[in-house]
Amino acid sequence: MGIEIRGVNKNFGDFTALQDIDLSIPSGQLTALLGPSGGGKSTLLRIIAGLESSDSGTIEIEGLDATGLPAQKRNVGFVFQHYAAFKHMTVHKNVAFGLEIRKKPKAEVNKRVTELLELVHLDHLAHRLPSQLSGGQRQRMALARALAIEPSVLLLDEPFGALDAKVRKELREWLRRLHDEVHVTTVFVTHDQEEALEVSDNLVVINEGRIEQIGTPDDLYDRPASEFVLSFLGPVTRLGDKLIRPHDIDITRYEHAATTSGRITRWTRVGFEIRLEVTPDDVRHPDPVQVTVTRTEATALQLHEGALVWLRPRAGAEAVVG
Ligand SMILES: Nc1ncnc2c1ncn2[C@@H]1O[C@H](COP(=O)(O)OP(=O)(O)OP(=O)(O)O)[C@@H](O)[C@H]1O
Repeated sequence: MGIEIRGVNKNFGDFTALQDIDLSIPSGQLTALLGPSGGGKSTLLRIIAGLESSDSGTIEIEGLDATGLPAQKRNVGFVFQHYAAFKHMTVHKNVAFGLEIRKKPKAEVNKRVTELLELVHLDHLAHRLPSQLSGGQRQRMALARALAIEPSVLLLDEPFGALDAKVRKELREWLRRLHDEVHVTTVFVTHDQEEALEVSDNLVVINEGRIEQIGTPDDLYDRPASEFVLSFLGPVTRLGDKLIRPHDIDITRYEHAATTSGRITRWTRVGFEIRLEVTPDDVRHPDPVQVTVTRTEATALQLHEGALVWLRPRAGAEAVVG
């Protein structure tokens, strides 16, 4: 069950937006479609929703063959980055809309809307107009509206993309908690790796119209299948002939076995982290190596610009592509 996508291809003219997509999205979980801009994430989401048709392939939603069905018959809830609310209707009315056009009894509509507004923590703002809400509150209203019709799947296309960093972070924590309560099969498009790693049960990395890798956040972060996935999911640097994450490098002031030596040529402090650039002595690998340490480590090791240091992969550093 969940969403079964088989053999989906999509071209716009002679441009291939999606190529041979086969994907099973598990029921009741939160799955992120992650990848760089233009990779095809939104196109795939729109094909699942029925807002775009594929050139070939099939889509099954919770056991229902949805391939030829129009969007309104697929029982999907959809939230976009810029949510189009009815400006002249209150928050309560906006959330009630989908139920009212389905001619549900008034008492049932009111009960459901009250429950949904409590769920998204907007019950105290039910009588406001959308223009009297903050951006984050508006997106929460959009989610309540999408959930009102009890969709079998919830599709979110960069729902927090237009909000500032602090509100985005709050909303993604809130979405995770909401999903833990509601358990509706949810597909979430984002190009932000931190958002995807923090929020989702499963990740699907999409690049240039193809699936690069599918797995849990831990699978992908620790065992990336390709250099692309490794570098897309977090910072990466070259140590000798290996690619490795900057915080997975062990740095010392004393020589030890199998190490690269060099001098600290740059020092940048970002919050609790110190980001170092070490220029290797090895002329075959002259590019600076990025190393991240905590402030405590930097103090304990008496690191400073110009210091001679030795580098090696930390024991157990898994995200290494040779
Ligand atoms: N209606 C269209 N006509 C022509 N090309 C399109 C159309 N819709 C999308 N594309 C192209 O298909 C590619 C994939 O677009 P899509 O929006 O799916 O990417 P995305 O991964 O969601 O990126 P973003 O994060 O920027 O939205 C892009 O190169 C885009 O220009």
